[in-house]
Formats: sequence, structure tokens, C-alpha cells
Amino acid sequence: MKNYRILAVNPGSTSTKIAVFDNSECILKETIEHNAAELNKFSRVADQYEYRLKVITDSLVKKGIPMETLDAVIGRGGLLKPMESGTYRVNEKMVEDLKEGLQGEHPSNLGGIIAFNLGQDYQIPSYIVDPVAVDEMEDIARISGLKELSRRSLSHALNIKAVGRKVAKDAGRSYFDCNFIIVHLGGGISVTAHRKGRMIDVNNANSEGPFSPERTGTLPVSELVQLCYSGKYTYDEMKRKITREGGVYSYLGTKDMREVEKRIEKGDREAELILEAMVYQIAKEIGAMATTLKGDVDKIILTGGIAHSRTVTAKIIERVEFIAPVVVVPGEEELESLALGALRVLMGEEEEKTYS
Ligand SMILES: Nc1ncnc2c1ncn2[C@@H]1O[C@H](COP(=O)(O)OP(=O)(O)OP(=O)(O)O)[C@@H](O)[C@H]1O
Ligand SMILES: CCCC(=O)O
Repeated sequence: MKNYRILAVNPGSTSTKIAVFDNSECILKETIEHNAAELNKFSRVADQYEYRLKVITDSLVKKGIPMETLDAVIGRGGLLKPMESGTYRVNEKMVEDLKEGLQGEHPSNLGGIIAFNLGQDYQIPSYIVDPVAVDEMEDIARISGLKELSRRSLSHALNIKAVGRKVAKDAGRSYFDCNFIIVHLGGGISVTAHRKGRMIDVNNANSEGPFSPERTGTLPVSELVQLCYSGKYTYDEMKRKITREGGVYSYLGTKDMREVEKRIEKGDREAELILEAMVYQIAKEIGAMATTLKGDVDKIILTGGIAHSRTVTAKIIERVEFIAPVVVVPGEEELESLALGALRVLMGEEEEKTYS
């Protein structure tokens, strides 16, 4: 069997994660943490391109993996047009939309851009798989309450789908036979309802639902409009407040939940209140998603970086275990999911899709 060496790149809000796979075997995995001040120097996500590319190539050089040995590169796909799940070849149109941030600013917009440029430099194919813009929402879920505004499906789809398949398989079932509420707890938070393998509703993790380490989630709408027209902030400043400097960061000046827990241990009452409030909002959103499934929920699944925290998961479980059993799958398997998505196409097991 031919060996394919694949570089997977996953730019997140607090880190850039990379891995190199020889077929499905991972030979390098690294999380490069970025401090908030470093990333805040860039006014737009696309401006971080050179900075993130350098940390990736430096890391590969340090680990002794020559770029010339790669057969393909795959990045986490971003806020593109709503699209069905699958592996897509990166093309110029996609890069244009990622740079523009068609559905908004998000670190994963850099995944396709980095993959495309590396692909061009080394004459290898570049892909994305299950981007943030995967959209399986039912029509009823799209109605917002104002005719001009539709609710949108933007989520940690890559990890959420992979974890859904894994938890179902571990229970001897198929993801397509189960009803799940899957919650990704990262720099942003996605709370998603899955009916028989389709993600039928989701808080848009960039603008709705619970607040997260760096995002506001849903805000009191009249007060938000007032703030927008107060003359204190530009459009870009407001966008930044909502998606990069909101949530825990706006109250405590950090996006790192480990730091928040350390402060609580030292007796910081404000940190404790903010963490409790985040948990409260997450649990409320899980309750709302249970109603989209009419209470027919096989499991609630907690995943993402913050799911490493026993404190946070225990507090969520206490509030939602009356709905269904809760399974915790800490961290994410996005890099593996990316590599496997590329491999399926390289091996001819799946057709690559074209973005247009
Ligand atoms: N052991 C831990 N305990 C508590 N929080 C943790 C732990 N490990 C990581 N985190 C928190 O998880 C969050 C990052 O999660 P994750 O890596 O899933 O997201 P990300 O990739 O940075 O962002 P995005 O939401 O854009 O995907 C940070 O707030 C980090 O502080
Ligand atoms: C916008 C949803 C995905 C993420 O927050 O990473």
C-alpha cells in the first residue's frame, strides 16, 4: 500500500495545532499555544497568516520533517458558504472567501489559506474537511424572529461529528441511529442537537448561545443595539468584542480556563462567579437543545479543551444529567479527523468535493 504523508493544520483561537501522519499513523503532534496579546496585534484573522505559517514551518524543521516529504496538506475549514459535510479540494474561490471571512472572522479561516499556499509551494494537493460551515439545520431552526436575519449553522463540526461517531461506536451503535446533544467546550462553545446523524440545530458559536472563554454568545439585544450606536466603538471594535474579547476574557482578562481555576483556588470570588455563570449558560443551552429532540436524547457528550476540567464538567453534569447520561470526551480529535478525511480521498475511497 502506498504511504501518504499528510500535514494537518488546525488554527484555533488560543493555539495552532499541527500533526503529520504517515497514512493513519501519527508521527508528530504539536500544540503551539499563542498568548492573547500576540494574536491581538493583528486586526484581522487573515493577517495572522505569516505569523502562524512561520510557527508551523519552524516546528516541522525543528522536528526534522522536510516539507518536501509531504504528499498532501489539509487545514481545518472555516466560515465558508453553508455546505454539506465532506472533504473539499482548496481552490482560489475558497481562499478568496476565507480571506474575506464570508460568514465571519474565525481562526479556522486560516486553515484553508495555509493549506492552499503550502500546496502551491510544494506542488501537492490541499484540502479541508467538515468545515465550521457544515449546515444540516432544519428550516424551523433557521427562523430568528426577524425576517431579515436567519439563524446560521457555525460550529466545531469537525470534532463534534468525529466524537459523535466514536461515542456511538463505543456503545456498539451507529451515529446514524442515535440522538445526541454534543457540546464542544473550546475558546468558543458549540451546543448541538443531532437526530440520527444530522446536526439539526446548533447555536452559532460565533454569536449565540452561552458565553465562552473569548466570545459573548447571546447578548441582551436592545442593550447591544444601544452600545453599537453609542459612538464609543467602531464596527470592527464591536465585532472584536463579540468574537475575540468577549466572554470570560471581558470579565477576567484571560481566555485560559486553567488560569481561571487557579484564581478560584486562591479565593478569587469574581473568577468563581464568572465560571459558574458560564456553566449555567451552557446547561441552559443543553436544556434548549433537548427540546429540539423532544426529550428523546440518548446521550449528552461534552468535548473540547475545557472538558479536561473535572470542575467544569462536574458542574455541567449536575445541572443536565436529568436529561440523559453524560459522556465526557476531553480534548478533540480534529487533527486525526482531518488526516483521515484527506486519506479517504487520496486512497480513492471517497470523491473529493469542489467548492464553488
Ligand atoms: N486542563 C484544562 N482545564 C481547563 N481548561 C482547559 C484545559 N486544557 C485546555 N483548557 C481550555 O480549553 C480552551 C481551548 O479549547 P480548545 O483547544 O478546544 O479550543 P481552541 O482550539 O483554542 O479554540 P476554538 O474554540 O476556536 O476551536 C482554553 O480556554 C483552554 O484554557
Ligand atoms: C464558529 C464555530 C467554531 C469555533 O468556534 O471554533
